[in-house]
Amino acid sequence: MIIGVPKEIKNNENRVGMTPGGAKAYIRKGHKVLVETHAGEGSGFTDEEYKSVGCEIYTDVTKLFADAEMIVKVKEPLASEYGLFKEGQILYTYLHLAPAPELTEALLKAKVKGVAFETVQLPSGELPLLTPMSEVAGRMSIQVGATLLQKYNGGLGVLLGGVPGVAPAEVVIIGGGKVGTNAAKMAVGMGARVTILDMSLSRLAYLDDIFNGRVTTLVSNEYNLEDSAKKADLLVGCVLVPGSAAPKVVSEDMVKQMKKGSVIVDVAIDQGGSIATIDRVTTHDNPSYESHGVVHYSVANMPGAVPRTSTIALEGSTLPYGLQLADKGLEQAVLDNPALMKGLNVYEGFVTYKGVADSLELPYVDPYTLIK
Ligand SMILES: NC(=O)C1=CN([C@@H]2O[C@H](COP(=O)(O)OP(=O)(O)OC[C@H]3O[C@@H](n4cnc5c(N)ncnc54)[C@H](O)[C@@H]3O)[C@@H](O)[C@H]2O)C=CC1
Ligand SMILES: CC(=O)C(=O)O
Repeated sequence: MIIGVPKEIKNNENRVGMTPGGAKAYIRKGHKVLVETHAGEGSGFTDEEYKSVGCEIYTDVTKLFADAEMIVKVKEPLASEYGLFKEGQILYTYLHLAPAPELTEALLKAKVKGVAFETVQLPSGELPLLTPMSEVAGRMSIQVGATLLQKYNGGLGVLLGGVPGVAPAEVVIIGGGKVGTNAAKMAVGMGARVTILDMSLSRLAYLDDIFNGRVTTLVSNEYNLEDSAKKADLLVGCVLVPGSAAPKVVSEDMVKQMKKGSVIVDVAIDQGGSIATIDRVTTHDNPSYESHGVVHYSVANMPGAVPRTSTIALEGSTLPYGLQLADKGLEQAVLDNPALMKGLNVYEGFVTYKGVADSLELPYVDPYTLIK
């Protein structure tokens, strides 16, 4: 198969969909890899390194899309890329379609076969291609939050860990999954007081066990959410209903009751955001804004800020599934691997993921009726 790797164009997105090591794995299996010039530079991989393992370097991204049968990316296509796809092309990347009607429409119109990293799902419920970036974003959420709490960034002017004689900051994490657990690890490590809210009692029990009394766990209900938001110096939003638009767990009224200068980091922004007052996606260039006296941060590609770590971590998970797509072709690969079938969000003009169809009020088509 001919595989194309374009340079990412989202604001400050320095990850790349394939490293030279990954390219070597595809090429060893007889595939051809086309890489846009400078695509890997932000992650520390030069054109020379790609060439040395047998990749072809393209200067013209339009030609790269035209020549490739499968595109391997990191972030969802932006408007300037919509016109580059061709019918039947496999697109293997993060898509986050539930809050993105225009992108969904563009992919349906182009009749691409879109496999979204974030909905590939194992029978256990685990999301193996989301996990590595959730680990990065969870850890980053605390360092970002700690920075925004500094006075000159609009924050309260408190140090997460406090100092002897002064109480530490209160960190509230809503959603105790992969992001939440990694956020808690960092916050506990920095000496903050940490509360985690989740709907799942078994998840709270697990967190209670692994943190061994270092965090408070609370059931996520309206009373606990309101009470926790009032106390929070830093609030991290990281709930997920796979593939669907994020539920708004913190209302505008709750935000109004938060301390002036407290900070919200809404990691769930890539699924539309989990806090009612998050009304925009921000970028690494200009990552925060103020609303009701509270600093809001809503960058949808947080791991893009640490691209070397993130690219290598991401490829560790995406490569085995990418090789299945390339070796067998999309149809056989998804029939053989139900986890990969769960990743199929759009297929030749149809929405094939229920959460996306429901969120966008579009018709859903069971992919097994299209691919047999
Ligand atoms: N902004 C960014 O750069 C990045 C964003 N993300 C996003 O972070 C979000 C969280 O991802 P993960 O932690 O991997 O998901 P996860 O599936 O591991 O955890 C989500 C947790 O939310 C809980 N939950 C669901 N609804 C809830 C509610 N109403 N109240 C309380 N808890 C609720 C679930 O029980 C689960 O424990 C996703 O939207 C993901 O795409 C991930 C990486 C980077
Ligand atoms: C998960 C995601 O969207 C990201 O890593 O950018």
